[in-house]
Amino acid sequence: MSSTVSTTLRVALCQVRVDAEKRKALANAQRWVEEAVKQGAKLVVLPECFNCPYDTRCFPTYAEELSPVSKGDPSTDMSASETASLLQKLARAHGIYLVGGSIPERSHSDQRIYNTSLTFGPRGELLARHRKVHLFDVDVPGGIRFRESDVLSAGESLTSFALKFGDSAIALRIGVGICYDIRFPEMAAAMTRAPHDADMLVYPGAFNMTTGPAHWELLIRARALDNQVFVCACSPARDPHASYTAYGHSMIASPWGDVLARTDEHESLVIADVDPSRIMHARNAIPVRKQRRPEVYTSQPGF
Ligand SMILES: NC(=O)CCC(=O)C(=O)O
Repeated sequence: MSSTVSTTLRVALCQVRVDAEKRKALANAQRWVEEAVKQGAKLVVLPECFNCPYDTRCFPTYAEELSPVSKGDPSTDMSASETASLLQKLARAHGIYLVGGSIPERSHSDQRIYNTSLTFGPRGELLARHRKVHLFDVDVPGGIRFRESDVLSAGESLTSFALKFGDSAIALRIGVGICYDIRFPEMAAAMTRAPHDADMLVYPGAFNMTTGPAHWELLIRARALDNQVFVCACSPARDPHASYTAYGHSMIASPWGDVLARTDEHESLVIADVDPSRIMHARNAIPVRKQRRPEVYTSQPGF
């Protein structure tokens, strides 16, 4: 009898609507994660601030404290945070890897607020906690003005985790960034080199109607192409009545820089079967990772 071992990973991005009432936002996220599971996804991603309007006035009131973080332990008690315990419950119940978008997190040690992404594994174990490293402080005349740093503090480290299913040939390392983090090529490059060695970068994000049409796809494909990795970027669905209008257009790009799956601005799932062999195919064909000349670039004044 021949057994079939899966050589691809089904990934789903849940482009959910964010209700201002947290209870409804969480119930909606749960519904979409469960739909992704029904469609066979093993890695499921939620968007930035999926439990809170993306608005600096809301972050302090929606912020949740996490239990002291104990990575890799399936029995870690997440009950201090309503959102974290839901994510843990969903990952465990469905045996999936769940990159739980991001949430405003209040640090129990210093009461600062962070924009934080939690990832849970199939046993409900906390695998990663990423605090957004680059805060979104911009002022585009006639477009968008936003200052996350009015209320948020920045994270200080890079984040990655290992994904492996016993019954498949898939073993991937996944790096996590949040939204504006995608604009920093050095961060993506660092996540795709040792010790992180990410094969896929996942960015829960919420671009807007000024920078979304101009830069969202370009950045996703650029980070994929220049690091020869998969890139998943998951936005909330567009809500024209929200104080910040998300662009939507969640998408998955391949190590060749093409778009494997995408959506428009509406609530929806973006699903792709990711084939990790495409990474080595791209890297063998165009070996820029071996050909880079850091000694030339770093000798330049101003580098
Ligand atoms: N939530 C964010 O970080 C927004 C980033 C963004 O829109 C951009 O243009 O960058």
